[in-house]
Amino acid sequence: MGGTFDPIHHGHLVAASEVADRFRLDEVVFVPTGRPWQKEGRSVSPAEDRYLMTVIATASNPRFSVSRVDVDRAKVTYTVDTLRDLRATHPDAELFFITGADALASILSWQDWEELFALAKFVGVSRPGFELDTEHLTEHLAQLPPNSVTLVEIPALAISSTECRRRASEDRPVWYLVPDGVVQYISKRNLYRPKDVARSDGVATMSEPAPEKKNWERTE
Ligand SMILES: Nc1ncnc2c1ncn2[C@@H]1O[C@H](COP(=O)(O)OP(=O)(O)OP(=O)(O)O)[C@@H](O)[C@H]1O
Ligand SMILES: O=C(O)c1ccc[n+]([C@@H]2O[C@H](COP(=O)([O-])O)[C@@H](O)[C@H]2O)c1
Repeated sequence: MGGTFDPIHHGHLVAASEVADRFRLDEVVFVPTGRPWQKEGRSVSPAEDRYLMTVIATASNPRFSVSRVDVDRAKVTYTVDTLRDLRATHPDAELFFITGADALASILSWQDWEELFALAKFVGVSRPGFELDTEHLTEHLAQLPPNSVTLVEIPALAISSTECRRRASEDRPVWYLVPDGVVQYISKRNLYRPKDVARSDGVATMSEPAPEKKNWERTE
């Protein structure tokens, strides 16, 4: 499953778990993007933070693992490269690429998209606001090779990384939207906060104010 995972949340984890169950997968490999080119206009957290949050979120599931292939590649992240690298490390595996219906709806804009379907089967999961039976998605998928994509209805979790970042930036809770360890990592690394906002738990994040000048101090 590829994603920017900024941060990883329970919508991602439920999608992976449901698809693993439906297709009897031995393993789900989470692949955080290195440089997600379609998100380049906005600020994305360092790849290492997104990678570590993904490791924390998946650690308790023996069938989940995390790959560094995209994080370690210097150039922008294209799924065609992700799949070629995973094919090289898993030569005998049947590969499935798990993605949300929203991402699937723009797959024709992906780099070398015609080559993707020889490398993996694609699984598109439902997501609140991006249902599977829309005319737009049906028309879009009709342009892909037959049987290259399977659509899967999953329990609807209206969670997005955007909303998690917004909450964290406003000092509102992200508990239960993301795994506990990810809440703690966000707090520890002070992710998503405007630089000059103080935390309600009393930990200072403001830059120190300039020391007050006493009128007996001379500057020259
Ligand atoms: N709540 C969800 N339910 C199902 N699929 C999801 C959900 N959230 C994300 N996905 C899918 O997971 C993949 C990775 O998503 P991504 O890391 O971009 O998260 P996001 O929540 O969409 O992020 P952002 O809000 O920053 O755009 C995408 O294919 C996306 O469609
Ligand atoms: O290959 C591409 O050109 C491409 C363009 C946009 C998104 N993707 C992949 O789609 C997955 C979800 O991406 P995102 O940006 O929604 O987090 C992730 O694995 C990306 O690398 C891939």
